[in-house]
Amino acid sequence: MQNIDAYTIKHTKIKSVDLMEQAANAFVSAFAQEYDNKNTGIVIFCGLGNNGGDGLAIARLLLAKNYTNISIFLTRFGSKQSDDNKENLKRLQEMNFQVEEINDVNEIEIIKPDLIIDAILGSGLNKPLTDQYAALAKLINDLAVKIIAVDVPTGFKTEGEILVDYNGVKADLVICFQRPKINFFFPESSIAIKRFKVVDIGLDEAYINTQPTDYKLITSEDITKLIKPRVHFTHKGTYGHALLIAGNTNTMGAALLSANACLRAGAGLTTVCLPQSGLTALNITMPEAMALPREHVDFKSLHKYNAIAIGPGLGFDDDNLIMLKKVIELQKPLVVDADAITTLSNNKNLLKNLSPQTILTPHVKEFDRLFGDHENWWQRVQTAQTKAKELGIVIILKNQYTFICMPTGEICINQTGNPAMASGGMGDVLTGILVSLLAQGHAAKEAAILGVYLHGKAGDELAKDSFCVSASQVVLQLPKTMKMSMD
Ligand SMILES: NC(=O)C1=CN([C@@H]2O[C@H](COP(=O)(O)OP(=O)(O)OC[C@H]3O[C@@H](n4cnc5c(N)ncnc54)[C@H](O)[C@@H]3O)[C@@H](O)[C@H]2O)[C@@H](O)CC1
Ligand SMILES: Nc1ncnc2c1ncn2[C@@H]1O[C@H](COP(=O)(O)OP(=O)(O)O)[C@@H](O)[C@H]1O
Ligand SMILES: [K+]
Repeated sequence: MQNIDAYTIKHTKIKSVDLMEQAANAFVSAFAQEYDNKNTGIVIFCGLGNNGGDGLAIARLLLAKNYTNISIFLTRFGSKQSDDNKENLKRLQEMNFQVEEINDVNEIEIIKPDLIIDAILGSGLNKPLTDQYAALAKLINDLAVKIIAVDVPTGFKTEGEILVDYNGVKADLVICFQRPKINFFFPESSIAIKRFKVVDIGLDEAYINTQPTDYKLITSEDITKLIKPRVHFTHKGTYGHALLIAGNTNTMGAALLSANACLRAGAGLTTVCLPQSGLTALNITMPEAMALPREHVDFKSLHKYNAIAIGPGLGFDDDNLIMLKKVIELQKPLVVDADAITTLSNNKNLLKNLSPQTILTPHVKEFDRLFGDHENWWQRVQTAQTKAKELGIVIILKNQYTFICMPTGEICINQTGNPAMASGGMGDVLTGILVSLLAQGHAAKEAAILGVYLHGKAGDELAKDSFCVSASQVVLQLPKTMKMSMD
């Protein structure tokens, strides 16, 4: 971000203090949407760097918006004060507003406010908090009031492993500038962040997009470009034939959910390879789908399918390993999920044979089973990136924010989806969507981006007025979500 600031300042001829003003303005607009009561008791803690400078500018802008109940503390714990911080302190003092300057946490006397704005340290953090900073973070957290952080909670590292003994500010909301920080997407961030909002501060977007980075956020514009419209004179043959190898005696539902998702994501034809015992259920619930009883599979016949998915509710019968090996040998576009991932974990030599159009869809446990235990998500995502490159496949590491690791080393982060979706069968639905998209001719990379986004988006639409969302509901919502995402 620092080089992007520098570029924007140089090329748009904006002064850094004006960029700070834009950032403060963007913060205040977002803040006012959440807290519109002008009598809210607000305490703002500012440091001496640019994050503190933002805090001072925010204080002035809030005062101008008639927020009257504001106290400001400037923490002089270091000696270096940034120029823009000095300038904003001056501007505030020129308004005859009293800024309380403190050299030691023990000097702070505050009456419990309604909320605290944390502008002590931002992205400039270069080591864990110690001494005065740690004591101040504790004091703030112990007040047990709402905390809104400017850009980053003080003490929160924006990139790299998040420490388990985090001692920084624990924010209810982070209003962050221009782009979320990569560490916001790891579950361990929940120790410091309940929620974040990203605001545009006017940095040069075109330039940001030219910056080399491994991470890319998936946007709705990406999806609009990727969805293929249904075209006149097309027929079922146009949209591919998907084969789903799934289901077992006690987990037939996984096969049904997956197959239904495959149909509803638009595959021309869907065949389900399931045990004989599941045929009645399939025929009754999904007359559109065809069946291939698992007891009588002629492997030569599998060539005709455009894409194959294996794993949901598959179980661990002896034949499943043979099935997995045969399917890999076909070198077709392939999704390997659930029990088939566990089977791969026990037969890691198969990994190197996966076709370049393969997508693996592990959740955290399946991922660690496959690639070894990880202490944290930072490490896990690094491994996913390395393995996707090494094996030349796409790895979808599923979570609240799903990481899609490409063979090129690129990591696409998906932000759709929500905790209302945290229930069984949700991953089976994703697999059905993915194989459907592969069968329709999308490359693995595209199918992964589209599938993960649409799956989460359907869940988001349902969660607007529902406490929880079931996998079957997501399946039903899918065609609407796809239609709406086209423009
Ligand atoms: N494009 C952007 O991202 C913009 C960023 N701005 C603000 O600038 C912030 C970054 O500002 P700075 O680079 O001045 O950094 P900070 O304000 O985060 O920190 C400044 C100082 O803290 C010291 N420090 C770091 N870690 C410490 C620790 N653990 N204990 C004690 N001292 C520590 C540093 O040596 C530095 O002197 C952002 O978070 C944001 O709030 C905005 O003003 C404008 C635009
Ligand atoms: N809190 C959440 N926010 C967003 N997505 C979620 C959340 N919980 C679950 N999901 C999504 O639901 C799916 C769950 O997959 P998985 O654990 O394999 O489910 P199952 O094995 O029950 O089918 C993943 O795609 C995941 O991203
Ligand atoms: K902060």
